[in-house]
Amino acid sequence: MPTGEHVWVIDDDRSIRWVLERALSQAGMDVRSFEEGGSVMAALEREQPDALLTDVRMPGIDGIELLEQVRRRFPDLPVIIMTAHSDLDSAVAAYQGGAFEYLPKPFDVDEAVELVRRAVQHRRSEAEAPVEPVTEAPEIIGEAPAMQEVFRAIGRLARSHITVLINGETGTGKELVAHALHRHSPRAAYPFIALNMAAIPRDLLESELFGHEKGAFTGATGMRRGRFEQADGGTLFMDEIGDMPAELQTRLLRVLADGEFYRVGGHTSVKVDVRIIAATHQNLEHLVAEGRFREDLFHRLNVIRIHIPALRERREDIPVLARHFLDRAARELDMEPKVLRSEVAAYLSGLEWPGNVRQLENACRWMMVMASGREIHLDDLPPELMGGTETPASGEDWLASLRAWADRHLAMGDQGLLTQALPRFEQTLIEVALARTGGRRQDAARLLGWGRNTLTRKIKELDMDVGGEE
Ligand SMILES: Nc1ncnc2c1ncn2[C@@H]1O[C@H](COP(=O)(O)OP(=O)(O)OP(=O)(O)O)[C@@H](O)[C@H]1O
Repeated sequence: MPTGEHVWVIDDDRSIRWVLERALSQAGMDVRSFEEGGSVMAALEREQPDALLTDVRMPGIDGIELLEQVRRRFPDLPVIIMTAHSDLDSAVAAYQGGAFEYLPKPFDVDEAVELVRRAVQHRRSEAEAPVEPVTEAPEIIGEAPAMQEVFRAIGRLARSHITVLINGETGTGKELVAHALHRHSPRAAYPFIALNMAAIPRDLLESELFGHEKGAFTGATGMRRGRFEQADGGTLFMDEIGDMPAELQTRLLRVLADGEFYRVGGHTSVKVDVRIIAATHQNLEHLVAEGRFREDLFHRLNVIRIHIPALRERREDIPVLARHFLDRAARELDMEPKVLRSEVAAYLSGLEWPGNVRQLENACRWMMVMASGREIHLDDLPPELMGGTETPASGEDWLASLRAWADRHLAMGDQGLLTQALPRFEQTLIEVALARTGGRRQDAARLLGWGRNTLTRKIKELDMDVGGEE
């Protein structure tokens, strides 16, 4: 019984057309085939199917070109691209906008039918569903060209089920990007489950991922579903994949190949449909070369790679991000918004940010709470940022002493450490700067990175007894 779903298949390979025609018709769909892309656009002007399934490599107009034309003329028509993994990178790179689904070759016919069905359903539910407000999702901020690349990749990969590997230092926003990929995928209505391989003790990781049966080990008092099952239909984000123990890598590889697994201590296999997005701050190629990461697993995960640049490689984003985090902190804390003075924005833009965006986010929260005025001055910065562009190594000694000092006072039951520490911190720097300039405040202010008035105000506030000119 036809279900009214019209699907067009475009492939120059007769046997593929035949296989697909048969499988899709058997699934109740109405199929029309084309040998080449050239006649498809003209045919589309007369009628539109519910989905297009096209090969990439074809004589004349190829699949990506066809995709581009269809997107421009019929933006809502789902297009499924069939290609081998090895060709996908270049195909995706050649494609500059919108989104498509992807069917890896060689494919299983049931998988093909299922994908077509989902594409059609997705289109129908989109047409019926009210437009969702876009504001609820956490925003990804980025004006730097390197971030625009990342956004383009998210756009290109939207609607696809493809495995993605995200590379980037800690705190660069890997999870945020993974979430965006999920939200823009056909899986958006299903769960997004995140799991950090480095944060879970090795011996618990297996049951965390795959669950366990009752009695599988001491303490397993009931059956528990693992993250794979929780993510069924949706996306599993595996952070710090480079830290996955070798035996689990082997297991993961099998699960990815078979789409099924056994819970720890279980005898019945569990079938899941999960999209994997993996992330790491490490260089997986190096880990492979050193024999610490399975090469076959690496290739399985490394289908599409997104690199998120470190914050210091996109300094133009620092003031924009800081503004965003300050506004957010103000809303969360129900406080009046605060703004960075321009010299503070410039100073922040020059720092190294080893903790990347997360470090900046924390610094903004700190400044929101600690700055007394509406404007944030240089002396409102958290102490760990006061070291300027110093490398951590040269700043380590005094930070270690500071840490020991804080620890000692906390052990003695002291509270409000910052009210004790901040004035002493500032006083020390002021004294050193004044000593170096022979008491000249104008010069000392410059050395400290303050305006002269700020220095004078500070000297008064701290009730410092300094000689030299006013
Ligand atoms: N471009 C961005 N715009 C807005 N917020 C961001 C951006 N990048 C990161 N963040 C915020 O910074 C914090 C860290 O981001 P996230 O957890 O995604 O980083 P990560 O790379 O996954 O870190 P880790 O590797 O340490 O797990 C989060 O609170 C996130 O919302």
